[in-house]
Amino acid sequence: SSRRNVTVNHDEDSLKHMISMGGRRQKAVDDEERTLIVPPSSSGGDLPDQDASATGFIYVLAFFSALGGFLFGYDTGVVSGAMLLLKEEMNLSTLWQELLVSSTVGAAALSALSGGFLNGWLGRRVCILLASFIFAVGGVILSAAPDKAVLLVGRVTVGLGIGIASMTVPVYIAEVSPPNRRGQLVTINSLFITGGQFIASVIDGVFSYMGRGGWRYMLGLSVLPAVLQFVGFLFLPESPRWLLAKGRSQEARRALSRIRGDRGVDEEYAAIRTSVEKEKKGAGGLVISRILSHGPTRRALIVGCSLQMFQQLAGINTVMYYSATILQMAGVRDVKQAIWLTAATSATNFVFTLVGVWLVERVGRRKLTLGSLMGTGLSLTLLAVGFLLAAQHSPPTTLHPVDAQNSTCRLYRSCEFCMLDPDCGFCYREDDSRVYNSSCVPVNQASTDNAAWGRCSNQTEATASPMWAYNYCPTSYSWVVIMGLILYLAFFAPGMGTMPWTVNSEIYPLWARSTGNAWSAGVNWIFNVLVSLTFLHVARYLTYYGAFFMYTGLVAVGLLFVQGCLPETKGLPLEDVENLFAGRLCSCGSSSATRDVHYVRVNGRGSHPSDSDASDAE
Ligand SMILES: O[C@H]1[C@H](O)[C@@H](O)[C@H](O)[C@@H](O)[C@H]1O
Repeated sequence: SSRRNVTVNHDEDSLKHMISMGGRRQKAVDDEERTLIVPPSSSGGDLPDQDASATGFIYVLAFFSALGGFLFGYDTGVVSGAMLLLKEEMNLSTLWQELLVSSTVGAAALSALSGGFLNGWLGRRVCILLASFIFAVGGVILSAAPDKAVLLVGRVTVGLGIGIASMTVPVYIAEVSPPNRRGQLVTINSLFITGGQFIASVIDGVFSYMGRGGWRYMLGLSVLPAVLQFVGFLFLPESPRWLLAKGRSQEARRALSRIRGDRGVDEEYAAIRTSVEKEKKGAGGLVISRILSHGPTRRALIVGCSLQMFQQLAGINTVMYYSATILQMAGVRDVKQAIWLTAATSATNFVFTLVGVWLVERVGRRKLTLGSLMGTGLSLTLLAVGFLLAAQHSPPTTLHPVDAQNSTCRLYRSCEFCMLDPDCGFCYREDDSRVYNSSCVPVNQASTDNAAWGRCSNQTEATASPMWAYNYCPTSYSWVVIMGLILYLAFFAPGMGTMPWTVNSEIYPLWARSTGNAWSAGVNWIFNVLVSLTFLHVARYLTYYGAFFMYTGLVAVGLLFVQGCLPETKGLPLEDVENLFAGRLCSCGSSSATRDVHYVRVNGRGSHPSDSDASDAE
């Protein structure tokens, strides 16, 4: 308790000085001063007390902003269930199905990239209003769509909303948050993303019983949170940092007082103002070229974009989009059951994101990311081993029916090879989990639920008819795969699922912030498309276990990168974060001084955040 109550008469300068000192000397100082430094907690592991109304308001801000994350999650998640109904009703080819899924992600990539410019020009608040408006329009188009072309227009529209929201929301939350809560508040946005994916899977489950037209509700319900966010943001303030950068100082001051409640804001306001003025002098030219020609921001951008790239390369969206296939492999045959188990998968993702929100201010960004990557790598290995065992014990084909079309299917000797060919499926009978009378036959091009001809061409619920497996094989190693899947989500969600967004919101100076976030979010979406679109092809060439071993390898590279290059940003005012990138790229693994700086209480209060940077994209 003595530690808790010490009031240190440090001013901000001595804090900055401490932060910027490097090497062993700093370590010695750190050790000596550790008793004087108050950890970011007022009682054990809790966060410091603050003016209650200000704390309440900041959560209201975070909630309405994070609705953008919810819509991001909802619209990327809902489509898989909607597709099951749509493909029947609109007779969609595989190409159209892929188009309807990927067009959203592709549009998100483009709009995230242009979001940087919009953010600098219009401000964070207007961009969030714009995103929610686009979401609402997209939802209306989707729910009323008379044909697949209009559906495509709707999917592209919501993609445009997702892109802007995905880069603006973390920036806005980071800019309005006090430094000691910033990580947690930004991570709430990630919680809303996985929450949106979870709710989407539940809605998919519920409306799948409705049959015809159910997809209209699935896709259209996103209008509700979009309208809620739009109306909410009409009453919420703009980011004071952006206002100051635009020279609207009166408004900036008013916004800051509103956000901080009764607390005096003079010090914080002055600090932002000074830094804005300082930065204005060096302004001019395209922001991205300024970022690239300025060492610290260039290094921050490399770290930010790489984190987003590794997030996607770890394969999260193959797991999210193909979990139904993975679960089928594990023996789940019934479509309804598969839908509900998919909901269980996204629930796991959601629950473990909550763990991330809880941990981020306690263990810090760096440790959380490192731990998450290690666990993710191990669970991917387990998944791969599960698929490997399944492949090695894959049932052979015992029947080789004469094929009038002379397809390659009948040449495959086991289910494993048959399944990896997208033109073929496995038709078999089973008793006591023993597979017999099995054959590999062409799939019906109009619906993968049936074979093109023969015993499996007319699948009914009747138990007498043989079983049809497309994209998977019957196996008794499903439990290994399911365990791998659950562990994967449990490790991925709290760190790799959240930290790339959180870290990006805080590593750039103000003038580079919206552009930096636009580029890193763009990288995220581009790799999302790449990984999810190539999964089935990769699986075909490398097999399933090969694909998962490949993701393991990519995670290992990511681990080395994070170990060497990701500095700790926990508790630092936004202006001090830039100092972390002053040194060589990837030297942070060795300089512990900059990683472990705790938040110092100034005169018994939390010290004030400030920002050393200025005007945004002009
Ligand atoms: O942070 C999110 C989250 O992990 C989601 O589950 C995933 O689908 C997204 O691609 C990712 O950006």
